[in-house]
Amino acid sequence: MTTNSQLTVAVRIRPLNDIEKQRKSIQCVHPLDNQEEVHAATTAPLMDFVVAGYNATVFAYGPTGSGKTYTMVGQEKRPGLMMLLTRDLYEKINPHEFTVYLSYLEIYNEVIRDLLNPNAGVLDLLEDERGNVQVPGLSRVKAPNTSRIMQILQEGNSRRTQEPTAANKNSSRSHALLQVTLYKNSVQHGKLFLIDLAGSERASQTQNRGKRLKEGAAINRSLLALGNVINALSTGSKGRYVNYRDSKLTRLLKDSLGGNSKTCMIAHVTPSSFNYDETYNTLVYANRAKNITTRIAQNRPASADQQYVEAIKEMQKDALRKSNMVHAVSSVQLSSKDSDKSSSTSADREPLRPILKWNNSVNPTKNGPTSSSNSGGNNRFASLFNALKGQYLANTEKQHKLREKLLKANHEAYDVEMSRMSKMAILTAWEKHNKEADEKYSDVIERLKVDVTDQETRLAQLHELRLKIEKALRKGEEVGKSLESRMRALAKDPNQKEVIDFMLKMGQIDAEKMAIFSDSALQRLRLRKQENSLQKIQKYEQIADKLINSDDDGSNDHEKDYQEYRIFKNQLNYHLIPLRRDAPIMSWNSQFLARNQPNELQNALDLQMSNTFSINDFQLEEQKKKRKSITTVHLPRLTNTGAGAPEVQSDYGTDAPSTIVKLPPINASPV
Ligand SMILES: Nc1ncnc2c1ncn2[C@@H]1O[C@H](COP(=O)(O)OP(=O)(O)OP(=O)(O)O)[C@@H](O)[C@H]1O
Repeated sequence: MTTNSQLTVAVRIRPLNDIEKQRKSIQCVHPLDNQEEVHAATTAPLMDFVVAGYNATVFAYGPTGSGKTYTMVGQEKRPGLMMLLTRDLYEKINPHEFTVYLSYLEIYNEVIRDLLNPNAGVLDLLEDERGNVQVPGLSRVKAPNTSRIMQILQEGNSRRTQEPTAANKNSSRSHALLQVTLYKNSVQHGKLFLIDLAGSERASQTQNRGKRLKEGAAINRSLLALGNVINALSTGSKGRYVNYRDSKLTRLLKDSLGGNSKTCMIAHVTPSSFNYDETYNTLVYANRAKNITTRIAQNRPASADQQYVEAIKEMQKDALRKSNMVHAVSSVQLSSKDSDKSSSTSADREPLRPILKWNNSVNPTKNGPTSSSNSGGNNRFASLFNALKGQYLANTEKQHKLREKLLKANHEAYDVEMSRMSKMAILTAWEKHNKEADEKYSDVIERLKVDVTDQETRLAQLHELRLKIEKALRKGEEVGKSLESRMRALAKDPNQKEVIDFMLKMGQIDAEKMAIFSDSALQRLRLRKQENSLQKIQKYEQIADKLINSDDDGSNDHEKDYQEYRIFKNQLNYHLIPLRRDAPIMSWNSQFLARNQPNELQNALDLQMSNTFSINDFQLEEQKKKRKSITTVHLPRLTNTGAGAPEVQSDYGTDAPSTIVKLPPINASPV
């Protein structure tokens, strides 16, 4: 069911603080409602939505020092909404029916970091073909009870970037996003986003300098993008253009503001007359946000897994019917046949024990499940089947996590390798053109060499990790196959067989989806590097145009432009490098899949193509032919690290040298 939902907006006013009181600030804003009542009417009802299978978002908005972190994160003795709402949610669900996972990230200076896994490095943000925003590699942690939730949140918060500023002695310098996801039958059911935004600040008022000033600029920039999105959405006019792409924050909030989420904004203001302007602006945005309407839909209609649920129900009914028969008709007979008399009557209450006993005495592959002559045997088949099914699903989940790890390692390896190749190209060209005499660049060259060595070490580690993950995946596949054949030997009716096929398909689809996702993540990374190069080249063209169109009267006015032009021209070779590399990349996940399940990969790639571009059959055939020539990039490539490294087989990594004056010039023509 899809319904329209208006954004809920609440305003929280913190008390005047000591500094404001000392400075004789006047309280110019007064609350009308009790804070608890506001919570009961705004954020509290969201939990029922999430349990019912919808997405919900709460975000705290407002200037620096107005109390956003106090509301969302809170303090040890006064936990904030992240803790309170997650706890509420936990109290509303049946823990045997649902599994709760937490993910926690921060966006600091436009860089995404995992607050629950500090080793994850810089994370990327990707959109799938349906526009769903994902952060590949973001860890998710099981939250089985409230004390574990508290512990996870404390760990995450301790890693968050906070610094003292003149406006707030514990100012959050990043946006923090906690994602609480509810899973039912291993399928995502509902999602709650809890967001503590960094506060907007006026440079004049915070007196920030250097790093703080740069952080402030990044914070303001992303909040400006958020303000623009709120403005565009609040007009409500059809066909309006909403630019989510201006910042990572707005891309991540896309669904919360303009998509499928029941959303509540808590605007924060201080009561102090010193912050009159910020308070006014915040209230203007809050007022606009009230007009935003989202369209909410249940994530998983009940019909989605109906086939599975019905098959399981049938099996349960069948097992129950047979077990009742056993008790009513032949309990004595059963116990006399059973070697362990003391436990025979508890067989149906504790399914695992009889399974193990039965397993020791009967070999299903030799006799076949139907060869058992009594209905107690049938019941045991059903119990064993269910136990094996549980093991199979747990194994599928484990395989999924391994594939996620492989994707993350591959992503990092690609980034590091591209950066390393780029640096190698610079070093090789430098040596070839014998520039040692130019002392000016010796520091840069030394630093590049150290970077390359560090990157090689990291690549070797990632290579090891890849081998380990692939080994574990192969083992998981063997376990899956053995469980499958045992289940097939036990499956007595079509429902059970259907359940096996269904579970098998689920595992295959997961592997295929992950391979496609991983391929496209790498393609996007490559495209980003190319975009970066294009920008540099455009800049070069602009400077050239400027010089061409200028009236050079011989004065020094143009010297700076000439200097900049010369530097760009010298470095044009570097910037052309990524543009020469446009072969599609096959990820480690795809390579693994191709080695293990060639047919499935073929189907997965076909699916990817038909989803990405809507093409006709003829075009699809053409693309299949073309795909035969896809280059498989085997990463990491640890060869060619010496002087004989290829000169221009390179690309820019995210940390490749970008400051124009730092790079040594290469005057050789592009190869
Ligand atoms: N409702 C409140 N009652 C009492 N104290 C509060 C309240 N709200 C905030 N404070 C106090 O005000 C100070 C600033 O609050 P907080 O750090 O939450 O602001 P913020 O909006 O998150 O700032 P920033 O954007 O710089 O991170 C803290 O010392 C906090 O304890």
